[in-house]
Amino acid sequence: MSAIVGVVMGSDSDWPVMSDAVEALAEFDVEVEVDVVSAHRMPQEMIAYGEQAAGRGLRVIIAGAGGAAHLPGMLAAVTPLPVIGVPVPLRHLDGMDSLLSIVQMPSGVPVATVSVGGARNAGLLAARILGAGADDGAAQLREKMGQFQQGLRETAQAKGAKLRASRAHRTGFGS
Ligand SMILES: Nc1c(C(=O)O)ncn1[C@@H]1O[C@H](COP(=O)(O)O)[C@@H](O)[C@H]1O
Repeated sequence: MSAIVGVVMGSDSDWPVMSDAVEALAEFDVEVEVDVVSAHRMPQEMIAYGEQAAGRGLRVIIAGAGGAAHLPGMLAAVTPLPVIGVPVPLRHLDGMDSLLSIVQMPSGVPVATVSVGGARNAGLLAARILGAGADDGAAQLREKMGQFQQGLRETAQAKGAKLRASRAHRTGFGS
């Protein structure tokens, strides 16, 4: 099967963050492709990637970058596909710079921005976008997402039960 999600990043130094998106999509058996595409350093290739993405069969693009992170917005400018932007934190400014670069898009060119370093949520959001379709594959993804959400619920319930139990065992002053 060919890739339906493109996970791209401004540099291979973003991979430790961006690999979380790939892992999340693997949990949903979604085929991805991974590459380095930089708006600043390889603008012609970046434009070609965005322009050709839909025609090559991609349905969602996840783009991560740090610092002056123009990659997600520039890809959104040249593709009709949904683009999810991941602000990658660098050594200075804690990712606030990339967050603001990605999220503050002008009207007409949307980028769905996740939290700083939130590549896992980017992968999960891509799975939800694919799962919103009307075909059988989308229905299967929705089913899997429901199971995933049930797992989250059970984990949260177990945390509550553990906390309540630890409180119940306390005795004496301050309990
Ligand atoms: N923000 C961008 C873009 C872009 O937006 O086109 N291209 C590279 N970068 C970012 O530069 C940082 C440092 O890159 P290097 O580690 O290669 O020096 C990375 O976080 C990358 O995403």
